[in-house]
Amino acid sequence: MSIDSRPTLISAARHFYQMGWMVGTAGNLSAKISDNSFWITSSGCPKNLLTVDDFVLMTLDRDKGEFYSTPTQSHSQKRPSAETSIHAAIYNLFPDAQVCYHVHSIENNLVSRFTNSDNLALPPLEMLKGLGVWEENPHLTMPIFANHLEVSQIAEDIFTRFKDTKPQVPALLIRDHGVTIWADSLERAGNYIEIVEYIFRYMVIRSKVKG
Ligand SMILES: CSC[C@@H](O)[C@@H](O)C(=O)COP(=O)(O)O
Ligand SMILES: [Zn+2]
Repeated sequence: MSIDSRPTLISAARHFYQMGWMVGTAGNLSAKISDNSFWITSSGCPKNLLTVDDFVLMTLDRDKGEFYSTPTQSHSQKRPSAETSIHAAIYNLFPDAQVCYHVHSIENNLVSRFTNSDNLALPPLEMLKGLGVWEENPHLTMPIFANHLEVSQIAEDIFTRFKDTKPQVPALLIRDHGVTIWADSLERAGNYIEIVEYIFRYMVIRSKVKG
């Protein structure tokens, strides 16, 4: 991505904060700037007040699957998001992914408990077309991962599972924690977060209507 993506990430974070999806410093956003580098929000920042200095430039070693803060960066006093390993795993798994967003909402936490399995069945809503699914009455699932204290363990679980089996939608849930989506553009990433959150809201309301 040749343009500076940080202003768009700042607006996206403010919007997600206002939606109640990034309260209390929750969540993290990243965007690639080249094949092997990406901006990511620094750890512990209030997401409604981000500035361009609240990002850390990371380098990704695709061969080794490793990543590290770019040392020449003037923002190096900032720590990258504690969940950088998850973003790095996504970029290593999906070469087309340019952007990766992670948010915490009440609904995404609730639906992660709708099943004990590691796949959440999604309702066959028209909105799935917005995630690139063009099927009549689609029966899809979203992968769920356990929320380990060690974030590197979550990233490893994601890498191991998706290396062999690609998910049906560009999104995953971490149980009792949040959702992560990835996309090939900033605009699409914003749409994907809104769509998955719409689906989660639908599922929560439907569960109440059904009783
Ligand atoms: C409200 S604390 C949430 C964090 O533990 C984490 O899950 C999170 O999403 C934000 O971590 P961060 O290191 O600021 O990117
Ligand atoms: Zn999180």
